[in-house]
Amino acid sequence: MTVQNTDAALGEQQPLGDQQNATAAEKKPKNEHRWIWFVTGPTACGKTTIAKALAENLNLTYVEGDDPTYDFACTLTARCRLCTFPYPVLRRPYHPKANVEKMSRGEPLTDADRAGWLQALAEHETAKPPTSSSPHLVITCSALKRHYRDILRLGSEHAGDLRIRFIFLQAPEEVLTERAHNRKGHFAKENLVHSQFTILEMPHPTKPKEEGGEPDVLVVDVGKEKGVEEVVREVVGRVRGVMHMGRD
Ligand SMILES: Nc1ncnc2c1ncn2[C@@H]1O[C@H](COP(=O)(O)OP(=O)(O)O)[C@@H](O)[C@H]1O
Ligand SMILES: O=C(O)[C@H](O)[C@@H](O)[C@H](O)[C@H](O)COP(=O)(O)O
Repeated sequence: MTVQNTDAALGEQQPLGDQQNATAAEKKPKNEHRWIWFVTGPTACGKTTIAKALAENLNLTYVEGDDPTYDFACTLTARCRLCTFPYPVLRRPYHPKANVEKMSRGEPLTDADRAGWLQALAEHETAKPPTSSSPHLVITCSALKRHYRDILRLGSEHAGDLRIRFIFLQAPEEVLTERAHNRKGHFAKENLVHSQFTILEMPHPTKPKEEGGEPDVLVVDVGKEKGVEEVVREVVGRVRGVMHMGRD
């Protein structure tokens, strides 16, 4: 399958969990869809850099998935069980302070540490950003394991107009160790990189689903020979293509 064909399939597929029977929401005109792009991969792969550029280029709303102070205008009608603030404005810590402190010490998070963070991200997929911002989101989130990505896919089961897609930024461990080493002023240092590769479950978009394939993931090479500008150009082009195909 060529890159173009893979991306075509990415744009046209039904949301996961709802592929057999299209609901009324599924039959809505495609231009009513909201898109959520998760920019994923191990620490220092370029999630923040690429997600910000993608948001800027395509006028999407940028959300830092690790940001413990992100404000979100929530349009859900029921109180979210994880929220401590009343609607309509939520101040939600995605990664609790304890997680950030742990990672700052170079200690890998456990599944249990990540559970609340992933759940919060999944629940907030259905919250619309303020009307002054684009309803389409770009969210950074490492999403290292298949199970984590599956949690993030759940949002589309609760809001049929959502199209949730992933961009996985792929580079060898030694490249990311070097980028983490050179990065200044970030809590995640190079001593976190190896543990992230140890648990990483690489998505395989071209494998059939019954063999564990994840066709809603766009894999982008961000290795040594690919500079930021080149990666941004590729990501913007492919995302624009998928959103356009999904809107026809
Ligand atoms: N394609 C790239 N080539 C070279 N350096 C990059 C590239 N993408 C990101 N960087 C740099 O690598 C570091 C990590 O990027 P960052 O966006 O903070 O990653 P993440 O959010 O995944 O941890 C930053 O210093 C950034 O400027
Ligand atoms: O699941 C995790 O272990 C974290 O989410 C981790 O993957 C993330 O990478 C850190 O929060 C560092 O932040 P950056 O990814 O922005 O470096």
